[in-house]
Amino acid sequence: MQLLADENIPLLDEYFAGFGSLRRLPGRQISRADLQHTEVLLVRSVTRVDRALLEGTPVRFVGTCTIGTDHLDLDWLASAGIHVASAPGCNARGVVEYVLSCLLTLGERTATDWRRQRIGIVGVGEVGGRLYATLQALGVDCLRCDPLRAERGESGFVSLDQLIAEADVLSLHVPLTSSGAYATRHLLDAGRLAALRPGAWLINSSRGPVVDNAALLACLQQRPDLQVALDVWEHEPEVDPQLAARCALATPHIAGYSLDGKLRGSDMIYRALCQHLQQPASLSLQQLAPDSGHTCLQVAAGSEADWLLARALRWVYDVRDDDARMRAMLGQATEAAQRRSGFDRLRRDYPLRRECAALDLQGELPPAARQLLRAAGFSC
Ligand SMILES: NC(=O)C1=CN([C@@H]2O[C@H](COP(=O)(O)OP(=O)(O)OC[C@H]3O[C@@H](n4cnc5c(N)ncnc54)[C@H](O)[C@@H]3O)[C@@H](O)[C@H]2O)C=CC1
Ligand SMILES: O=C(O)C(=O)[C@H](O)COP(=O)(O)O
Repeated sequence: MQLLADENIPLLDEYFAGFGSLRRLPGRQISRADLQHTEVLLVRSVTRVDRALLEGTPVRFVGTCTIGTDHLDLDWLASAGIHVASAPGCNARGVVEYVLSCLLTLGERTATDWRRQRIGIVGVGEVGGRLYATLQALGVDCLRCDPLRAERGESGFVSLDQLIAEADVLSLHVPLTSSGAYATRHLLDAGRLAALRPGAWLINSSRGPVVDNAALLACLQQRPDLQVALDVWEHEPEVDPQLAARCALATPHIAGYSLDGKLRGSDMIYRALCQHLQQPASLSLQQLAPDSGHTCLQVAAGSEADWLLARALRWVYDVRDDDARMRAMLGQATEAAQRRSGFDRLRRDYPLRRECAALDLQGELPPAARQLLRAAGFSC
């Protein structure tokens, strides 16, 4: 059997070489010509998988080691009888930690206690649901908008317009969809951006086109009071440098890039392929995952709970580092092609990042601090 994989999938050899002959390519370069003898295609989010790529090829299994599936033409794949597997929730915790780091940073920069902000979560699935649970445990006031869940009879949701009118912070966690009653392409258009509260914070770590980027730039030119954190961009890997310059935080689609999240993605697709081929799954993440990066934070006696929470969150992940790398890249790139390759390079060479659960907190933890850290997701 022949397999072709995006070279950025971690543990490729460990998980997939046993199935047959495994080739790897940069995800954006995978073309129909590469697939003439390939039965299994393994991708991440940057390969558009549709009729134009697969028709006439022997591909019968497509696995994406990501949460998002907007790069797959699911209708066509189903009509062609091609089996599709994705990795729901694999890196959701990484995205939650990215959002917490944004909140911490924007709070510091605006001299605002982020835990007293009312946070509006748009899209309450794997990511939004975990974010809500974490914020609730931390005592933060939240509003939730998810009309699809509301339609299924679940309670506790508000409309997007109510959320925009009442929330101090908007955090977007919807899939990118272009049709249907709740399509999310340009969900935040010029009208909704204009309705944001004075001084509102907007965090987009879903997909770039969920926010109309041209309208956002025009809005920010009028309203410097808004604090915007963008991890995703409407025309990736292209980034509008003018928009990035006006964002409080600008990162290259790395919100979910924890090592743990990426490895879970590979593991989930390995299991899906085993199931598809009706083979037992003999490998496990525990067996294959490198233990590197397990870090340890020494807690000084008498540390105050809020201070310790901020320190621990920063220790695990500091969005300012990714923002600084992105701005340095944009500062050096004079042409669009350089920005595109710079964006992909930052993602390919991403530093090792572990999730909160992998951090050991050692030392004397006062009970209030322990409670707060556990609420945030630390195992202590
Ligand atoms: N920046 C990054 O690194 C990452 C980005 N993502 C993005 O985040 C998205 C969300 O991820 P999950 O929470 O795992 O997906 P999910 O499918 O578990 O949840 C999405 C939720 O959004 C809701 N929804 C759909 N349309 C909506 C609308 N118009 N208004 C409000 N809610 C709506 C759905 O009902 C669902 O509950 C992914 O589709 C992906 O595009 C995911 C992982 C990493
Ligand atoms: O899981 C998702 O959905 C994501 O957005 C991934 O973090 C994207 O990672 P790449 O596919 O771009 O490596």
